[in-house]
Amino acid sequence: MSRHYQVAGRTLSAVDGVTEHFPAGSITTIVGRSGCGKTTLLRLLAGLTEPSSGEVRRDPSDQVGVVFQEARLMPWLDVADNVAFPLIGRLDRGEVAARVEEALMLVGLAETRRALPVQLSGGMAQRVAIARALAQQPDILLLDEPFSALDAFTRRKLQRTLVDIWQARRRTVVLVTHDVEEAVLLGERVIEMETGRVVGRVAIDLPFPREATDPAVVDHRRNILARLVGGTDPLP
Ligand SMILES: Nc1ncnc2c1ncn2[C@@H]1O[C@H](COP(=O)(O)OP(=O)(O)OP(=O)(O)O)[C@@H](O)[C@H]1O
Repeated sequence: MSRHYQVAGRTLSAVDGVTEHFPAGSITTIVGRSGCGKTTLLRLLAGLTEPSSGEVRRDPSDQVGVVFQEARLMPWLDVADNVAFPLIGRLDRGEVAARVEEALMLVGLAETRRALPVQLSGGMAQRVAIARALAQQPDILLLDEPFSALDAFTRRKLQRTLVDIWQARRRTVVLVTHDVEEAVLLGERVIEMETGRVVGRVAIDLPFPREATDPAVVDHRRNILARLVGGTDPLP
């Protein structure tokens, strides 16, 4: 599958001949430097961008939930109503309320259900965005740098929350990140991308939850970094 763009009269391949299978119930991370095509690939998987060639194949009955880098909440709706919003009209009221409560519990925001987005910290807002996706009970959860705007403490906490939820539910999860450590902490498999192509795949055969200080995690991180940037500098 490929996605090309015409930029200033020339063709740019944001995603270039990617052929990837994401097994049902697996958690995969996609890592690469800024501009390598991660977001475009995730948008293709989500059906938000049309491929220039090739196709995305999945069970048509599968529900897809997407979490973006910014929470994208509706400022006039409180936390619970933001989470409920995509469900209104699709499910009866009782079911909507039950799903909202469950999703808010999972992200630890049950007590905050009546707050407005303006009253939330960045981490809380992002948890609302995750709850909104979870409440749709997606078969496939796609996350585009969902924690990158957060401080290190909140990021670690939400990474743990995501792993907990994945372990409890075993839905298909694909998470895009430029943070190699995050990719290793969260992925059963890490896909390495460079200029629109998949350049590597690494199985991370370590139990969850993983610790950043675990020597095996550090090793994987170092090896992936070495391949992607030819050194140990953090990716831009
Ligand atoms: N709508 C578009 N029109 C033109 N070019 C685009 C468009 N979307 C993406 N691109 C280009 O495709 C390439 C890949 O972009 P993409 O956003 O997928 O990368 P990324 O790896 O997600 O980067 P980042 O981590 O900075 O978000 C970039 O060169 C970008 O400029």
